[in-house]
Amino acid sequence: MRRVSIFGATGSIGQSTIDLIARDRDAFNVVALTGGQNIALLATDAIRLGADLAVTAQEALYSELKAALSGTGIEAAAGAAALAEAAARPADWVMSAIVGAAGLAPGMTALEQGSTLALANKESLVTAGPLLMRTAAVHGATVLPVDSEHSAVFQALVGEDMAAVERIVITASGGAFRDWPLEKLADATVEQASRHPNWDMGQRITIDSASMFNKAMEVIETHEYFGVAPEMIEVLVHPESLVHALVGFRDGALMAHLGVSDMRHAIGYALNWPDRDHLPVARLDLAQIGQLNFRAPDQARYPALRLARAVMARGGLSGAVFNAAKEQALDAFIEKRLKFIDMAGVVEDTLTRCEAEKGLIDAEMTLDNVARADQMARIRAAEIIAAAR
Ligand SMILES: NC(=O)C1=CN([C@@H]2O[C@H](COP(=O)(O)OP(=O)(O)OC[C@H]3O[C@@H](n4cnc5c(N)ncnc54)[C@H](OP(=O)(O)O)[C@@H]3O)[C@@H](O)[C@H]2O)C=CC1
Ligand SMILES: CC(=O)[C@@H](O)[C@H](O)COP(=O)(O)O
Ligand SMILES: [Mn+2]
Repeated sequence: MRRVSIFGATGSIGQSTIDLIARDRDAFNVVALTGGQNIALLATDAIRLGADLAVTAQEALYSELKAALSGTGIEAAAGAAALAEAAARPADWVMSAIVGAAGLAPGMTALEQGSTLALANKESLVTAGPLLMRTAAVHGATVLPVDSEHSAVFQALVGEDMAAVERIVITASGGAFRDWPLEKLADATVEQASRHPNWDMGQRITIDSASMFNKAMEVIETHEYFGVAPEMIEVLVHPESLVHALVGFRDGALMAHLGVSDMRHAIGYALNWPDRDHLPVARLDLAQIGQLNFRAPDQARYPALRLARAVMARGGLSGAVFNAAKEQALDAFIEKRLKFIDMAGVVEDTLTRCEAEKGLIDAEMTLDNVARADQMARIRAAEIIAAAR
């Protein structure tokens, strides 16, 4: 039986992962499930899957979780230390599906145990890509991409020589406001930004899709995971979200990965890797679809893409600053303290201000220094947001 743990089990990716595992329950020994606020779902799934341990990141919710698991024999725990302890428990396969920078530390701990890390948490690569990949290499651990575009690229590269790769194209739906007139974006609401045209995802990544910060992070993710130069990475707007990525080779061939917009594709690929197994996803009927559309991203509409290029050019800990500023800006938008169109400006100004913090960006990439850059960026971003009101 394979030992599996799921970090972020109560979220969109976590639930899709549980759906696949629950269908083949006898094949898996569930070591740990983790969540945040949603204690009822965490406890229900821990009981359903017979997990050894359930952890909530929220210390204040410990008693609620303990009560929900009372009499089941499942251990309950809470807080950051408990998350770290869960990540240190031996597991063969670990799903990293916490949202935000909080996903980095448990993923690093899992890699230190030599676990295979199925990585949905793109923030890990944006904030500390070289550190994460180095940790995997040092401990003989494997990182498997779960983000749909990166899973698609990974699959298109099977059996290929990276030296023959000329370019990597990741597609973008264009988000909720793809066809809105630019001047209307100033009035975009949280509710409107939280409706993705194709994917059913958590609220934060859905809004990031609307602002194109999701794709900006994915460009950095591509750079860090596949080790390709920034200029080899392209973004292509594809409103249908059926072609997930394409890899161009030096002979001009372009290998595309297609599939329905269902994350169980990418999760299942990582779960069955290096094999392929049946997956309960709908099959694509191209004759019925008839037509697929593509266009270049409008740089004026999506300033986040330019910021991602600046971050890759700058290197060091600028990815941690970029991500933390984006998280602060997103919080402020969700809490109606910031306009949708002002998020990119907050991130850009935070990058500029953090550049002036002596030694911050150029500090050695360690977990402590990444956390320091993250904290400083959050402070600066909060100041910028407050000043903008
Ligand atoms: N959803 C998707 O289709 C895709 C998602 N991703 C990436 O996967 C990750 C997860 O996304 P998604 O599933 O949509 O997110 P959700 O918001 O749906 O779920 C997030 C999960 O993380 C938990 N969580 C939230 N904050 C914290 C914290 N501070 N510490 C520990 N746990 C926390 C939540 O707990 P609770 O809900 O109980 O509070 C929940 O289990 C993100 O990095 C996202 O970018 C990548 C590609 C596609
Ligand atoms: C499913 C997935 O991988 C998301 O990251 C998706 O890419 C979001 O859609 P956008 O293309 O709109 O960012
Ligand atoms: Mn994606």
